[in-house]
Amino acid sequence: MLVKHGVISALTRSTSHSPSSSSSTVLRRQQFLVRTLCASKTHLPKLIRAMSSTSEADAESVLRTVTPSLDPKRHKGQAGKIAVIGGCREYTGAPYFAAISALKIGADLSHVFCTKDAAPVIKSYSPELIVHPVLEESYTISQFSEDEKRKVQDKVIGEVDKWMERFDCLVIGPGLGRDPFLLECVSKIMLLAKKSNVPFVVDGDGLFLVTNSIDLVKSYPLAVLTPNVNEYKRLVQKVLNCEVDEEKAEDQLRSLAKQIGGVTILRKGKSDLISDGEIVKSVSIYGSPRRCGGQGDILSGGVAVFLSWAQQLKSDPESPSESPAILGCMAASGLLRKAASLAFTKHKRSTLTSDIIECLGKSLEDICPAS
Ligand SMILES: NC(=O)C1=CN([C@@H]2O[C@H](COP(=O)(O)OP(=O)(O)OC[C@H]3O[C@@H](n4cnc5c(N)ncnc54)[C@H](OP(=O)(O)O)[C@@H]3O)[C@@H](O)[C@H]2O)[C@@H](O)CC1
Ligand SMILES: Nc1ncnc2c1ncn2[C@@H]1O[C@H](COP(=O)(O)OP(=O)(O)OP(=O)(O)O)[C@@H](O)[C@H]1O
Ligand SMILES: [Mg+2]
Repeated sequence: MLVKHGVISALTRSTSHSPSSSSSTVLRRQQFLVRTLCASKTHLPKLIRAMSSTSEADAESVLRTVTPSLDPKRHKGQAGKIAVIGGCREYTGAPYFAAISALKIGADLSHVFCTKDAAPVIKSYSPELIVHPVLEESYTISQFSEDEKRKVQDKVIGEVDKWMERFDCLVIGPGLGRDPFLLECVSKIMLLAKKSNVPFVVDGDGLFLVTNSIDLVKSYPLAVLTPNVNEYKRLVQKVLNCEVDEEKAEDQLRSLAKQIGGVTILRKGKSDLISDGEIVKSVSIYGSPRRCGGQGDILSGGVAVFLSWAQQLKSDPESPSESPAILGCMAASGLLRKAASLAFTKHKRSTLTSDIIECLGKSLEDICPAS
């Protein structure tokens, strides 16, 4: 059984020919980009929906629609290859949480591109992750000339570039830190991703970078921003030149997404609000009163996986009208909140992010059984 009965043949067609070859991957991404652009600019029902008020997403139904079945004909990689760009001396937990969550939800391969200091630590958390110790912070090159620094930067970009075409989605920012040299390299990685039409989720310190250089994501329809309360405040101040207005939360989010050229924004909070500048959806089901750090990292890894899966659905004429980015956000938000609720039932005040990650599998299984 594949994703849903109506799309069996279309999905089989779309995945039967060497999906890992880079030319078919590029073609698929180009087709997807054109569809996404057309959908966001001209799709009438979407425009009509944009005029209506925010609606609660049916997150469970989205989860059932986008989650692929475990078809024995599928090969390693077809359920998603995700890469997290993050991890530095201070933060090793955040990239781990994002990358391992992607695997626990159902991606086949999860990579982490981090600094040399962070790599052995992240590897030691899990043998499941493919960890690339390639990023450099200023302190490691402080004695270098400008020319030598440029060479280091080219090497970093080259290391990521040779993998780029293989990824279905990047997560840029969990535990990245704010080192200027490192962030300059990451901005070039974003340009590479855009050139290859690879979708990316921007979170944590990636949002710090983007807020100060909004052109990095502006008008890229495959960009998803997942700000928390602070990150959202900084984005609103920078882009809309005003303060966050809770009375007009939905309209303000829509304006923000529109102003950034139709990127998708998932504003995290008591209810998660999602907009691409046209529609606004909320996800309020489930949830937990524990606010331990790392839950946003689970979410960013989840958005990457569900976005990749929703993108595969696009070849089917019966696929949902919402973009893969919106579907990915709704699915990831619903699943994280269900897993957090389940973990809280078991662990109460001692609930940690690792406990929530352990509940991802059962939460998805309850909604969408594997067999
Ligand atoms: N284990 C790890 O490795 C983890 C690493 N992480 C990584 O850390 C990096 C920075 O991300 P971040 O989330 O700490 O930065 P940001 O949002 O600026 O918050 C900074 C401070 O703002 C405050 N504050 C928070 N909420 C608030 C509220 N509702 N209303 C008002 N104030 C509020 C609160 O400080 P307080 O004011 O309480 O002292 C908070 O500490 C980033 O790379 C991320 O990925 C995390 O993913 C976690 C797990
Ligand atoms: N007040 C709240 N009530 C219920 N759920 C919430 C609340 N705030 C956040 N959440 C849930 O927790 C998820 C993570 O949001 P949060 O604001 O903690 O992200 P974050 O600060 O980026 O986390 P991280 O510590 O990983 O950086 C959200 O998607 C949302 O589902
Ligand atoms: Mg965060």
